[in-house]
Amino acid sequence: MHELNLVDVQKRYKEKDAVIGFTFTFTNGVYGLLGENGAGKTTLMRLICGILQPTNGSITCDNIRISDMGAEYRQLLGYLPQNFGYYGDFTAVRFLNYMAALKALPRDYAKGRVEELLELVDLKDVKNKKLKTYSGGMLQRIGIAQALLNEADILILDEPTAGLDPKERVRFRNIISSLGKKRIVLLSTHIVSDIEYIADCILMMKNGELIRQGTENEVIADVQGYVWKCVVPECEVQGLNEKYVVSNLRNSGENVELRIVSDIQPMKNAEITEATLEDAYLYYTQVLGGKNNAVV
Ligand SMILES: Nc1ncnc2c1ncn2[C@@H]1O[C@H](COP(=O)(O)OP(=O)(O)OP(=O)(O)O)[C@@H](O)[C@H]1O
Repeated sequence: MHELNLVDVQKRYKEKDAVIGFTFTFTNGVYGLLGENGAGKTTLMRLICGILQPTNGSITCDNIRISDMGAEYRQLLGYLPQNFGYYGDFTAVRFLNYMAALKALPRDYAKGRVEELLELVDLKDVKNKKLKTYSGGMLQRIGIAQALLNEADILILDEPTAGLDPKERVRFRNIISSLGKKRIVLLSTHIVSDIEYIADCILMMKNGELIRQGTENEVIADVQGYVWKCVVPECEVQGLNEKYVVSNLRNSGENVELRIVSDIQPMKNAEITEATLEDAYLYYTQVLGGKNNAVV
C-alpha cells in the first residue's frame, strides 16, 4: 500500500493560481474530487501524475518526491485524462495492446492482462469491434482499462463519468468500488451523484483550494439543519431563487415545493429536512461566501 502525500501544493499559471495550498494524504480507497468547472481539479490531477510541476509545495509517494522517482513512479500510475483520444479504427483488443506497448509492458504479459481487463470492464464480447462503434460508456470503460494496464496502484480518472447513461453509471460505480479496495483511486467530477456511495472520501475544491474533505456522512452532517423545504406560490419562486440557493424545486398543484440550502430559515413556514451530499456541495460552493442569506 502506498501513501501519496501533498503538502501545501500550489500551481500558478502566469497570473492564475489554479491550485492553492493543497495539503492531503491519500492511502488506498476511492476519493471523489468535486468542484465546478475551473475549480482546479484537472490541474491537481496533472500535478499528481507528474505532468505538471508544482510552483510550490511537495508531492511525495512513500516519502520520496515523485519528481525524483521518475519511471518508478510512472509504473505505479494509471491515468485517464479528460479528453482521452481513441483510435476509432482500432478494435478494443488492438487498442489496449497498442497502449500496453506504449507503456513498455512485456508482450506476453500484456496479452493476458488485456484479456483480464476486458473481462473486468465487461467488454469481452465486443473486444473485436472497432472503437468507433462503441457508445460513450463503452469508451470510458476502455479508458479505465488502459489506465489499469500496468496494475496501477494509483489510479487517476479525470471526469470519467462524463456522458454516461444511468445504466452505465451503475456499472461504472461497481467497477470503481472494487478497484478502490487495493489502490488509491482519485476521480473528479462536478456531478455529485457520480461519487455518492462509492467515494470513501469526498474532496471539495473551489477556486483552487480544498475547502472540505471527509466521508460522505461527515460532509452531510455539516449541513444538517441548513436544508429547508417550503411550499410557495409560483410567483414567489423567482425572488427566492435570486436570494437563496435552491437545490431543487417541484410543482405541487398550484404551488411549488422548494428545497433551499441556507444557514438561516428562509421563510416562516420553511421546515428543516434531511440533507444530502448535493446539498452539502451547494452549501460549500455557493452558500458560504456566495448568495446573501439575509433574513427575509
Ligand atoms: N495552461 C493553463 N494556462 C493558464 N490557465 C490555466 C491553464 N490550465 C488551466 N488554467 C486555469 O486554471 C483554473 C483551473 O483549471 P482546471 O482545468 O484545473 O479546472 P477544473 O476544475 O479541472 O475544470 P474543468 O472541469 O473545466 O476541467 C481555471 O481557471 C483555468 O482557466
